[in-house]
Amino acid sequence: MTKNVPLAKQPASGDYAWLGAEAGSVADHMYMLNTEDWVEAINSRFVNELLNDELPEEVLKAYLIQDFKFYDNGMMGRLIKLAPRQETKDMLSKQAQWFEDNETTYFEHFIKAYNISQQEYDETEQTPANKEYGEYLESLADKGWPVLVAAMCCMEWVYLAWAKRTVDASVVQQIPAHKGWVDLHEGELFRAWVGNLIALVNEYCSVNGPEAEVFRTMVHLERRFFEDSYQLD
Ligand SMILES: Cc1ncc(C[n+]2csc(CCO)c2C)c(N)n1
Repeated sequence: MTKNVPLAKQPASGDYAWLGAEAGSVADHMYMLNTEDWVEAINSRFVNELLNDELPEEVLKAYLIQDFKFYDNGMMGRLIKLAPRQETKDMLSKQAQWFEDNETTYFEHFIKAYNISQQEYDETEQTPANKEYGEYLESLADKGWPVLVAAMCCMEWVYLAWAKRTVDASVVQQIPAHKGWVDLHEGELFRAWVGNLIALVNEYCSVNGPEAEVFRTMVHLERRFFEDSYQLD
């Protein structure tokens, strides 16, 4: 029987102290900048239906196409290039390899399993939010390390936050594509990854710098990306 995964609560300062975003830290401040869009994103219809195994297959397929197109956004490469310390470059490279081995494999597997042809993939236009999001990330390319760190942290933290809902509720999805998408964004390794990004935000970002606006904008784009899953013909 499908259980209803509870909605995430309104964000509060200190929620992610356990991952390094202590109340009053730069990362915590970023987290609290745009709580309306944050909640709407992680409690979106798409996430609810995925976590409750009630997502129409057509919506899942459309999302998989959209997100695979989004996923190759060049952010990891830019971060690795700009990282100020070798140990940070190594951490990022290791994570990039993990994504290649796990997330890329997920997309390839399920795109095949749901009979999405190369032609359908190629001919599907990006949704407005996806296009805008990709262009926005492109526009950040030359804005420097702190901005890129804030952007990556936001993008991954939002994903951890929606996936955490089901882990907190001890609900395991029965549909492999749903469980697989959760498993890619929750668990020891993904938490450590987001924790590393939070630490970098605390070290390099400023609440008064352009990074804060980037974080705020990205949360909004994440919300719209999910919403666009339902505006496909
Ligand atoms: C809309 C959207 N936002 C965030 C993620 C999470 N995410 C973004 S890039 C990446 C891997 C590194 O390139 C991961 C896990 C997603 N999949 N789709």
